[in-house]
Amino acid sequence: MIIDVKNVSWQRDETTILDQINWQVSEGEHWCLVGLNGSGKTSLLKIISGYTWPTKGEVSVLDNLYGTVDLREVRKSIGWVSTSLMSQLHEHETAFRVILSGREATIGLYTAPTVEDKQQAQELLEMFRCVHLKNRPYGALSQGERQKVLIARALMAKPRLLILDEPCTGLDLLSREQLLAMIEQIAKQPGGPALVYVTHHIEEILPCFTHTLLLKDGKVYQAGENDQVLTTDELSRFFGVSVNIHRSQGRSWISLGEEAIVR
Ligand SMILES: Nc1ncnc2c1ncn2[C@@H]1O[C@H](COP(=O)(O)OP(=O)(O)OP(=O)(O)O)[C@@H](O)[C@H]1O
Repeated sequence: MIIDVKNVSWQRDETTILDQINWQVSEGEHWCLVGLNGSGKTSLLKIISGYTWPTKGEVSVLDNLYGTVDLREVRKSIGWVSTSLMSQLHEHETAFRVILSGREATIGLYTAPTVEDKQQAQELLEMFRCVHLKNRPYGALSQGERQKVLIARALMAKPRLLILDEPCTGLDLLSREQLLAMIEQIAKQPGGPALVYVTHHIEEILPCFTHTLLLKDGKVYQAGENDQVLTTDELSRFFGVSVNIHRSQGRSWISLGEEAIVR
């Protein structure tokens, strides 16, 4: 089992932020996590990565039951790419060195990379068609290029679980599609990590994602296979507004229902 969250609740200052969450991710599945702002997505991911301890419930990741294992060891198998990570990295470092730093998940490179490390980083650059970015300072990269480099950096540690936290934020249409194509490639790679993809946008849910969890007000609103979850009825109830779902290219495209459009 990749993720096994049982009856997890998290309270802060008498407010229940996560309420009896149950979520199981099995080997071979790739999940999307969808929720409105403040629904508890980041809080749940922090619990899964062992940075926050739940008030109640049981968490097991990659068959490691939290509370019985060294979390630092478990975290080595979990990659997490987020915008907060993006702002922590050193702008003057080259893209190549940023990718190499993923080996030990450090901000900056503190030990000399081995020949194998360099080869792996080069392969990642090639796989994601980013070789031309190799020697550019990270600070000079576009938002889309930075995201690609960050994902390549996370893959350096060969994680078994990779969390992609709203990677398409701030990307134009073409950059978004290029990044999504890269994510699809990771999902299809034999022996690659299980993906958890966080988004506000239904149309970013690629065909390679098998399941979706809808989180609302700290509760699991719905979780299951995409065919069951990404329906007009389910999503209209979830967003609290009438929406239409149109399927094309294996993806679901959402628009507001006629009666919901504010004119
Ligand atoms: N350390 C904390 N102390 C108190 N409240 C917190 C803490 N962390 C998160 N919250 C609150 O919990 C709620 C859920 O926050 P969280 O960041 O998990 O939501 P989110 O779904 O990731 O939102 P977004 O999509 O905006 O990133 C918010 O109301 C937030 O203010």
